[in-house]
Amino acid sequence: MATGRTHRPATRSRGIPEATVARLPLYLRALTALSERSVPTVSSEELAAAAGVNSAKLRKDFSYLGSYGTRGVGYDVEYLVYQISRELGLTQDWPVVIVGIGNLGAALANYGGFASRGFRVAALIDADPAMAGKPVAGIPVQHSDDLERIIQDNGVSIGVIATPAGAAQAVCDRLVAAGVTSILNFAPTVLSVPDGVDVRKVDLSIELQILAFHEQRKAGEEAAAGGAQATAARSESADQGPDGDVPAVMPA
Ligand SMILES: NC(=O)c1ccc[n+]([C@@H]2O[C@H](COP(=O)([O-])OP(=O)(O)OC[C@H]3O[C@@H](n4cnc5c(N)ncnc54)[C@H](O)[C@@H]3O)[C@@H](O)[C@H]2O)c1
Repeated sequence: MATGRTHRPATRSRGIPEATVARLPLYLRALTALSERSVPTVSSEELAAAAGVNSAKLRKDFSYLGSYGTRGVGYDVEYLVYQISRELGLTQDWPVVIVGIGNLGAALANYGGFASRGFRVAALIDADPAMAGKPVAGIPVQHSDDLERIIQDNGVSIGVIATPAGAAQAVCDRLVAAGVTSILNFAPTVLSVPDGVDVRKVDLSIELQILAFHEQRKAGEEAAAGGAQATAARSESADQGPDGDVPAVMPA
């Protein structure tokens, strides 16, 4: 779902291309589902289909991890889950803060998928004094005046911004100054960050706009195909005379 780019070179220091890193979570999600069903091994084709990736690309990606699978057997599911988790840094616990506990921030706080993937929501922060102390997903909301202390007390390096767009840059600056080096931004604005800080942007409306583009193109193609069929039918009926009963598409 993340649509932004990280401020990183195309290849990470350990030689894994950024495009491969971006696909690792897709493999991990598919592998986790297989693991939950106690499936012991999986072929590259099956896993590629489950992850929505081309199988040659998958094999290339796994070669960067030093994982080649066994011919005729495939990949060991549990081992691959471990390898990818380790590569993504998910074998350690990542405390995360969410800033802006409105509709979206509260939904994110309530999302169980973070904890199951190694991300612990350490604190919820909002600027509204009326929210201070109120629990959301069992965690009391803290006032943004205390943002720096909260980041430091919890050793937080990942911050999630779910404030209105107008507040996001100032929140981002404070998070970075307090020591946060990775930001997941849901606010519809481009954030400026210093070197060494990664920003990923999530924007569902951009995803919908891309789908709208494809829908429009499909509709255009259907209309063009319909027009071509109508033209073909017209020319066939002209060939057959006024009461021609031959179907427009002849069997081969
Ligand atoms: N990325 C997406 O796909 C997506 C989807 C929905 C909403 N959004 C965006 O997420 C943001 C939040 O949306 P929402 O519907 O939850 O809004 P909301 O108005 O319900 O919540 C915003 C919260 O941010 C708090 N806030 C404002 N300024 C702050 C500051 N300086 N520090 C800390 N907290 C602050 C407010 O008190 C409020 O509780 C908006 O920018 C919205 O456009 C993005």
